[in-house]
Amino acid sequence: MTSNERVIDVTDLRRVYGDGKRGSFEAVRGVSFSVGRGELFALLGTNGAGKTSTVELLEGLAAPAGGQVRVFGHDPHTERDRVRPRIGVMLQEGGFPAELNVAETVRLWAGCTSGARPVGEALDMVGLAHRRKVRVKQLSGGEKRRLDLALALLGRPEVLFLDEPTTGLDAEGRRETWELVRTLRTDGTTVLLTTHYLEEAEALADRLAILHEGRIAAEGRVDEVVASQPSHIAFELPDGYHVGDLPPLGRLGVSGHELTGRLVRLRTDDLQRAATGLLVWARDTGVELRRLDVRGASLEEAFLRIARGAKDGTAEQGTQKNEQAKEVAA
Ligand SMILES: Nc1ncnc2c1ncn2[C@@H]1O[C@H](COP(=O)(O)OP(=O)(O)OP(=O)(O)O)[C@@H](O)[C@H]1O
Repeated sequence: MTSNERVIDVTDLRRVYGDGKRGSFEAVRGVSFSVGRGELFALLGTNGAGKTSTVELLEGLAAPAGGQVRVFGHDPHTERDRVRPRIGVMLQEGGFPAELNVAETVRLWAGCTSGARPVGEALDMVGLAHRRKVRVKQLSGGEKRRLDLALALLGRPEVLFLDEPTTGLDAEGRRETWELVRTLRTDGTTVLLTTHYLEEAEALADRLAILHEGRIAAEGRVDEVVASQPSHIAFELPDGYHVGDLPPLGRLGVSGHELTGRLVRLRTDDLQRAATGLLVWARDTGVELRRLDVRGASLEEAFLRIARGAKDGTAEQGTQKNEQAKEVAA
């Protein structure tokens, strides 16, 4: 955290859709985390993992079914008046009056915001100044996201909630939004971001949590979340060799392997030891390891393992279900 002051504090949070009886659905199942002042925290997760359901509770749009949310030490739902003026919210779907133009929309919003930025400044920040006279219904999807962001920034918020802020933006628009978010953060704004783009979380987040089926499956700095995942080494078995001819894999720090045709894929938590052992064996045996690929763990890998677990029960089973792959414990 960039500050010891906890601006957002979430403890054992629960959200249930329905009346809690038959047919009800528990979308958030005991989520806890905190965000320090000036920190950028990203919530990742598969579709339906519970990101929006969680963020809406932080914004005070609904009361939790259990647990507690505090923003600046206040309950954002029951003490809305104390929290709302200090936060900026960019929802997934803004819903603007389609007939107003861009500047009119911002002006309308500014009228409901105390200490609002000038309209031109807000539009400049999101790169929409040249579209100020265009009607909202004529904006592209990406431009509407920028307008959403301009409205969220109007009140110079201390905490900014961004729900999938770059969905629909092209690559350049995404980079521009990242730059803006970085600048806001440098200026001390605390940001809570949900995103489907792993590179967005990697580029921006101080810390992140991966939600899965309403629970936090992994949490920490990007490097900490990645470090909890195994690395991989892949190569083609040399002609005439079998897996049993390789050096004892357990001794190389390999925790499991798959064989797909002649392609071997090793899993390890000690990449250097496993790669060194394998390469020394290849040199001493005088064989070439074709299609050699040595790969450290990545955020994408961490995410996919959690997502595969969603479909198959566990991440490991996901691998086993590949009919072509033969999973063998080392
Ligand atoms: N109003 C609602 N009534 C009933 N179930 C809902 C409601 N809103 C969301 N859900 C369910 O709650 C779960 C979590 O939804 P939520 O929108 O929070 O997920 P998400 O992680 O934001 O997903 P996405 O990435 O697709 O936006 C989903 O299974 C969704 O179908």
